Amino acid sequence: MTTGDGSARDLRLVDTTLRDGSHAMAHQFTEANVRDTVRALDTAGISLIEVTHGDGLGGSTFNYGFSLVDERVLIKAAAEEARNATIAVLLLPGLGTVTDLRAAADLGAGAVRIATHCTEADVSTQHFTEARKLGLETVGFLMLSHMSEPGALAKQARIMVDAGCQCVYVVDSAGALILEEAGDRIAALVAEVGDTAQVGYHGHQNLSFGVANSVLAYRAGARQIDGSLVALGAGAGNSPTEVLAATFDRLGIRTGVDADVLMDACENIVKPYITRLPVMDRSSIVQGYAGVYSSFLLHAERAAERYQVPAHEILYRVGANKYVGGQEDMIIDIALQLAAEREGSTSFR
Ligand SMILES: C[C@H](O)CC(=O)C(=O)O
Ligand SMILES: [Mn+2]
Repeated sequence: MTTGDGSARDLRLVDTTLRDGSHAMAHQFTEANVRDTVRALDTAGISLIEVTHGDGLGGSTFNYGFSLVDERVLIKAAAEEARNATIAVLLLPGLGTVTDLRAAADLGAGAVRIATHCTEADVSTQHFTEARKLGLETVGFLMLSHMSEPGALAKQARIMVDAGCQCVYVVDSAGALILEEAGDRIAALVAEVGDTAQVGYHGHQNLSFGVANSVLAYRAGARQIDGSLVALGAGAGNSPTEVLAATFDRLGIRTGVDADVLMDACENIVKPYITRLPVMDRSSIVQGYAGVYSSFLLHAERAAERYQVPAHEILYRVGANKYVGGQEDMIIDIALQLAAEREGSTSFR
């Protein structure tokens, strides 16, 4: 692998501050936030920068949360700022459309990451076909990967690759995978599709394994790994890009990324604009423990506040019911159930 300047690279670090971080920011990124962050990531040597609503193209809705600034404005701004990096967008089939994808490409996006639940890769095939026709780099996201065993996950990766996907990711949406659980899934995907496609890893810090899992993912054959500056992302956040860069550097694994420039960006650009620093608190730890989609965190906190029930109890039930992305409305349902149960139990006292 070589970087934009021709130097060799063992691993590509991909940054999703401006997409997964949108969840933590309740989708309130400004155009200036995006321009400043992209400039810094580009200077640091990050070659793929994801910019979209947290739930991908078309995500700005009542169900998922409205964006402050239209993502098309943000994508265009990002493309204008990037000198060497490619701008990627996220697309969840059924939410984002092929029309959205064409518009993103026209605005300067050069890559698309198409995300499905880990058992539903077949809903992505049309989108991969269209993306390749548009000349976009293609990446597949198998979300909530902890819900599938390695062999079954590898078969889903095969569906994406056969449809035109160039790199398939094990996406630990719940931050639930612990060490070998991540490494074994990567190894299974590499065995299945490694001759024609790359394999990637996207971690969340709910149980604090994002960085350790990323190292194991690299050792198992992953060649694209995601991070976010200051871990800005859903739940307890993503693997911090600056820590990944420093760690891989210490291990002698070449990323072509300057960890000092990233750390500078964390202190001087991202920390000043973020509204909350992702943290491993009771709710996000429960997300990792119970296998809950990380982007449910803010939805659960809001429902907890509104119906006066604990957010972590809502999240335990979401995990027990195995709800997946798109079922955000069930969080309200659970909060109402919990509130009714509490009401019932007090009337007995
Ligand atoms: C739409 C999700 O936020 C995609 C993702 O980053 C994940 O599943 O994790
Ligand atoms: Mn994520």
